[in-house]
Amino acid sequence: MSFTYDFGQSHANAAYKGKTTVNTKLFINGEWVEGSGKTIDVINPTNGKKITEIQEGTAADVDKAVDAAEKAYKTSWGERVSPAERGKLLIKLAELIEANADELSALETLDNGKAYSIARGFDIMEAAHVLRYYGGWADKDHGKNINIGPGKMAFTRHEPIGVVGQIIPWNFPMLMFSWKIGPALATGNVVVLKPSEFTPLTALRMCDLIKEAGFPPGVVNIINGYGPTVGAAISEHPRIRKVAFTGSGAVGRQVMKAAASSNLKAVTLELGGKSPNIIFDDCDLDNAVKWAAFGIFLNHGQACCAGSRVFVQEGIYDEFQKKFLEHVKTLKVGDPFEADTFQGPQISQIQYDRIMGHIQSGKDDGADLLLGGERFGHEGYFIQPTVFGSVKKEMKIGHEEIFGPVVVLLKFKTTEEAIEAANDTEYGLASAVFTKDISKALNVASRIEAGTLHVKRYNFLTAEVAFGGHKQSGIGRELGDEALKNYTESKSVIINLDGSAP
Ligand SMILES: NC(=O)C1=CN([C@@H]2O[C@H](COP(=O)(O)OP(=O)(O)OC[C@H]3O[C@@H](n4cnc5c(N)ncnc54)[C@H](O)[C@@H]3O)[C@@H](O)[C@H]2O)C=CC1
Ligand code: BAL
Repeated sequence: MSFTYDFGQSHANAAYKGKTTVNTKLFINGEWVEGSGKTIDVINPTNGKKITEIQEGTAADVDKAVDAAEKAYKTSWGERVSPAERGKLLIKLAELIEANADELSALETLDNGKAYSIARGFDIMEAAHVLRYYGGWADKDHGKNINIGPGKMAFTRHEPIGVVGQIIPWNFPMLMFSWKIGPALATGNVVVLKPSEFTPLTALRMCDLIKEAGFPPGVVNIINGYGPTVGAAISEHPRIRKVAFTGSGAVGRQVMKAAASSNLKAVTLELGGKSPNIIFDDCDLDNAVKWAAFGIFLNHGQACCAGSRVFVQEGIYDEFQKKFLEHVKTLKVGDPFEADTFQGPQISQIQYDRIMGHIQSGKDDGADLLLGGERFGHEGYFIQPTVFGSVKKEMKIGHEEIFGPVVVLLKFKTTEEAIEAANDTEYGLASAVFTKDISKALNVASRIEAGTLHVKRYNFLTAEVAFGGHKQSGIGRELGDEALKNYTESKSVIINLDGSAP
């Protein structure tokens, strides 16, 4: 079961005019295998029509994948292969992504609705960057020697955990795939991964490239399916020793409970945000306006790190608001295959309805609707870029994650007031500060409760820099060398050098 899509024929404006063929079965032990017999429709968010259907996996398929992964771990991966060899394969996979970047970008755009120019310029190339980066780490994750005195020595080894489960969302399908498999494979683990049921296509296409790169069968296994079945089976599996999850806080809690009540597997969670972007009177206003818009409207607001609360100091508030609205009106919404489109559709009817519900609550609560607030166009799940002013924290749009193209502007007087308001949330993922005063920026940096603070920019996600949340935005860090810790067990080896008796 596979499907072929001809971009040249279906999208006159597509930069990529070729075809793609995606196998829509499950990928276990390096082979395409049948699922339960049931299928999941994959919907094009640009028009709401079915693109294709994929096979639905079950808990029994997760079992089969774990069997295959365990076998691979014991025979052809883990500590049976040199770290340098693991690194070589990851770098080969990065090269294959780059060689197929146009096709993968077009597929991501079709499945997710994100602008092709952004998929090509960021998502796909950054996924390759992440895999190359972790390929480089594979033979550099060293333990250490510890001096414990004469006649003895001690050292630590960083060993792989074994079979790891990974559950990813739909907002950055290829990127989240790379964030998950990169550090796991570099450190010698084997993977059972569930893509989002909304955006499975690039993960499935990646299976061909994983085979082509030369990874042994069973090292990466991909099980399509729904959260409460396949996702839950991964979280509660007794032979999966670690689970990494990205998605909603509600499901993150379920994953953690399942991990605790099964085999106490290690858990990392990358959850939501309501991130503050603090803009001081002394900033470069035009730059701040552009970065603030990029901070919220990138990926149609479907980013956990989106700068969705923009705090503007009172001296420039009116001018900022005027320039911000003018700039947002220039961001093109529409067909994601058009070269100059910035914002495409939301991922699904469910997300569209959720976001429109938030917008309605903002209107009902008396916030000033300054821009947008309605459907864009006549088909698909497009929403106009929406800006609310005069928002109070107590309003639902002032404190709940919206995960859509909706931003709230809030006025502040003093630095203290801005920091207090910015931290007045259970989230703590990202943040930003715009000021020309470096001391002020560093003061804010040290006091903001968030995993990332940008100074004079927004949304910088790169392989080298750790990413993750304080408070209820998550547990653990992805990216950078910090992610390697998620996938290794440290073993202390203590040696009696002279063999003396106790
Ligand atoms: N942190 C992030 O990057 C993301 C955050 N979200 C947040 O979540 C909200 C809802 O979006 P959803 O698609 O419903 O997110 P979700 O949390 O339901 O889905 C994320 C992943 O978890 C899986 N999943 C669902 N139920 C599960 C379960 N019981 N056990 C294990 N896995 C399960 C899904 O199949 C998907 O692969 C969004 O509005 C947004 O606020 C959503 C996607 C990504
Ligand atoms: N989930 C990782 C990147 C983001 O959504 O902002």
